[in-house]
Amino acid sequence: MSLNENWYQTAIEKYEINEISYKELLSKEQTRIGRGAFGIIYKTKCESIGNVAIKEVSTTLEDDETCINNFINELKIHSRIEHERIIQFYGISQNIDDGMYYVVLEYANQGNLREFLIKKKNCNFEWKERLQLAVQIAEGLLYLHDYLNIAHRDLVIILVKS
Ligand SMILES: Nc1ncnc2c1ncn2[C@@H]1O[C@H](COP(=O)(O)OP(=O)(O)OP(=O)(O)O)[C@@H](O)[C@H]1O
Repeated sequence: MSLNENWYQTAIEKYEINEISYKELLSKEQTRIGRGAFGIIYKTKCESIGNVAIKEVSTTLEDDETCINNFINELKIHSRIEHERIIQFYGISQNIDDGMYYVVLEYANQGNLREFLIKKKNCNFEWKERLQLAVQIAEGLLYLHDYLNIAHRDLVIILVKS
């Protein structure tokens, strides 16, 4: 099977990327939270996980083999990562009814760093908290660099408050 024929099946069968049944992603509860390079990002609920973020994967991906290879490679790398400072990758999913594909990720309940800093502008943003954030970001990067030998060239900081 060539990658172009069906990247989704290739990712699952050849590269052992986890598949999450779309039935698990309760579509009624989907709310839009952002826009990424490949499409819209929603918050939804997954029956077996709880709150998750799902990223649409544009179907134009099908037309470009380099793009598909890069994308699958990113999925493979992400599926090896398990660290409290890095958003967890859970798998990929397909809505057969409308032909949409999704990447399923841990939901970051505090949004991205830019929005967080804008909110904080008018409130107290203690140096202690700033330092904590910086250290946590560095911990995530250290894990990628030192343990997995990955240089992250497109860092997006999103925040999870537990
Ligand atoms: N897991 C998540 N939890 C909560 N919000 C998220 C999550 N992922 C993305 N977002 C929101 O969507 C915005 C865009 O996401 P992001 O930059 O990751 O998309 P992208 O361009 O597809 O990223 P990349 O191609 O680098 O993986 C973020 O700034 C954030 O507000």
